[in-house]
Amino acid sequence: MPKTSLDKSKIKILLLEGVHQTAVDNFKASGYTNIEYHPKSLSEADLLTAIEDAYFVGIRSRTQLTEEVFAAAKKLVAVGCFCIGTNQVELYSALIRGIPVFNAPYSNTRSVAELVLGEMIMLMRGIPHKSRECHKGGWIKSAEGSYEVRGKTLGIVGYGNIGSQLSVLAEALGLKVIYYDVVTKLAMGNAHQVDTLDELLAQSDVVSLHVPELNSTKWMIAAEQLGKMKAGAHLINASRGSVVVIEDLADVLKSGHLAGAAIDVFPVEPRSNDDEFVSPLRDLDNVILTPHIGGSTLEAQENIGKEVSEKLIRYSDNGTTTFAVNFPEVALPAHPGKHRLLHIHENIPGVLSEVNRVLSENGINVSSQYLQTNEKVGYVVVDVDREYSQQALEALKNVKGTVRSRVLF
Ligand SMILES: NC(=O)C1=CN([C@@H]2O[C@H](COP(=O)(O)OP(=O)(O)OC[C@H]3O[C@@H](n4cnc5c(N)ncnc54)[C@H](O)[C@@H]3O)[C@@H](O)[C@H]2O)C=CC1
Ligand SMILES: O=C(O)C(=O)COP(=O)(O)O
Repeated sequence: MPKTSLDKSKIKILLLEGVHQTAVDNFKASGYTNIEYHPKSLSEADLLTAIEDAYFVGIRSRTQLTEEVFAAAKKLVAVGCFCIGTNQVELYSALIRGIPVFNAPYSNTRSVAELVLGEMIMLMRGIPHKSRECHKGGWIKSAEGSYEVRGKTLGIVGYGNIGSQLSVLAEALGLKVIYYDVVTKLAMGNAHQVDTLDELLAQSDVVSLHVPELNSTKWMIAAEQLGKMKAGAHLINASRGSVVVIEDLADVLKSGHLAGAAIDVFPVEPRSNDDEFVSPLRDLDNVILTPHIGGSTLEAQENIGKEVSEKLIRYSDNGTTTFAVNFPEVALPAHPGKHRLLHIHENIPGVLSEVNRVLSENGINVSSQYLQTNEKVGYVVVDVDREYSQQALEALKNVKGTVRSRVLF
């Protein structure tokens, strides 16, 4: 089992929001036994306290890692988002402190696509309303307003990992698929990319949103866009709550312009299952409301637990940053018999030559060296003979522009 310069039992790992047990098992199997596990997200004040002495933190979509939180997290080495979205993390604050952020870009994509597919059928048959009536003792046996999905047009906004999977599943049911994306994307099957969002809104019987939260996607579906959708169409949002102006959606549902909606994500979501869910959509019976569970299947959570914990363990044990979302990516081989120095520095001219000058002046023989930079930060990894590593580490700490450095055995 690889060792770190710090005793692994002292490396506190803070896991929040009930990340799957596979993550805990993985950490323990790799020797990381100091795990603080919370089944829910923490309040801001509790988070600031809990993260103070944590080396790794694992979160899902709820926990906000802000500049203030990073400023308090003096020992933090890396962040694991046990989900796809990383909008809840101030990535720049992490980067300038030399903290890579990892996520799980694929593991829950199928779960979201399946949910959307099911909701599409339920909406087109008017099931939310009919089901609610049955529960109340009513009986609406009628074909009025009920349609097959076959032959209808599904418009997908954001044709990434989820959008493109949904496209394939929907075509198998006989839907015609069009999509809008800011990037030219290879069409799956017979799907067709349209040039503008307006074009997509005007043609679709169901619009499904699969964009990340970005400045450019914030409130991208408001009254104007909803007004451009076909009369009687449906909207599905399992992306982020900030993509749709929820009050405007409530208005077009009440006016009858849209026939229905399925919404999984909200501008404001309860912090835990014990808090009340408040939304202008709550009393509309043509709306399927779900509590941000698009990616919440046991299969997805188990895989995410494995995937993200593996990325954190690899970074901790070996220094590899492949697939970090904010950080220079370096894929590193094992370093048997050597000590590995990790040096994270500001990307300013002269740091690398200074690193090499310092090593050479101290008579330290470098057996391998790896480097990657992004606009703000450089990450250099140096393997040296074990008897020199402490001396080399001390020398590197004094290089101008150093953000942090550590040694792996
Ligand atoms: N409800 C839930 O539980 C879950 C929600 N999500 C959300 O779904 C989002 C999408 O996930 P993936 O498909 O895996 O992401 P992805 O990154 O693979 O795809 C996103 C696509 O959106 C496109 N895009 C970006 N800005 C756009 C714009 N302004 N207009 C049109 N297209 C734009 C991108 O080019 C990309 O093709 C995630 O970022 C996350 O926020 C993800 C998993 C579970
Ligand atoms: O993967 C994502 O981006 C999600 O939205 C899922 O978030 P969750 O882990 O269910 O809080």
